[in-house]
Amino acid sequence: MSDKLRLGVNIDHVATLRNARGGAHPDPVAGAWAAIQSGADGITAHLREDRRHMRDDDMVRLQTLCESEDIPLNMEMAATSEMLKIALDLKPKAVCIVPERREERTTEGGLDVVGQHNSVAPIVRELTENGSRVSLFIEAQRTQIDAAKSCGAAVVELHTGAYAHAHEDDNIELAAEILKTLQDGATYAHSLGLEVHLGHGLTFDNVSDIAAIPEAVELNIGHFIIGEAVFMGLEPAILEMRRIMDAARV
Ligand SMILES: CC(=O)[C@@H](O)[C@H](O)COP(=O)(O)O
Ligand SMILES: NCC(=O)COP(=O)(O)O
Repeated sequence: MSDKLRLGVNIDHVATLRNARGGAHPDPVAGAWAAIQSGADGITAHLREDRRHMRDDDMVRLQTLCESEDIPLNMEMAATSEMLKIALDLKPKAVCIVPERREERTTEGGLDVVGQHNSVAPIVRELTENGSRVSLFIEAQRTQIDAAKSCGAAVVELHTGAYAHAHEDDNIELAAEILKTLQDGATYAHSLGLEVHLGHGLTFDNVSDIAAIPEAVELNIGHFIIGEAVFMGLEPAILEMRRIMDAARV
């Protein structure tokens, strides 16, 4: 089991709150700073094509902050030429390529690397040559994991959304079934030399079994932490997530 399981805090939804009024508060970069002071091992931010939350100038300020704090910025982006140019200019430590549909409320599934291999592989190559560590956000399926490897990605982030939904619906049997798929996917990806991350929909209640996956190196968690921060504060929310993750690894 890898020693320390990294927590990447996704600060997208600080920007959602800011954009609700069209002003500058709360500033997602200030949120990232607070998350870093609270022990976040990395900051994740999704620059969506529709800029519903994070905006271009946020990403520039975020990269400056992360560089000054020596904390990796993990930029999530769709596999488009627009986002590729932004990421090449920004030079974040990490980039995670995710699927995106304008009409979706949130990320609904993993990137179809098998079907989009010819468009994804050149983007992976350019970003890697530019110095970013590239991750592909995929379902825990061997075909997608193989395709990610063949694209030259260093990391796969396994989509935990279906697991989270099953948990939310108290469908314990289905949650256990999906967890097994995630566990098997993590083991397979690791056997191919891929670094294994997991994320989407993780909460205090459902994170333990994901954190206990031995090959997991990083969890990216955002919406729940920011939501909890409304009630208990950002630092306590991050510290509690950290505590649960660490307790699952003993
Ligand atoms: C890729 C992923 O699972 C999350 O980063 C998610 O995309 C956060 O952004 P949204 O909440 O806008 O989907
Ligand atoms: N890639 C997952 C992520 O960054 C955060 O997802 P969520 O916790 O906001 O669902």
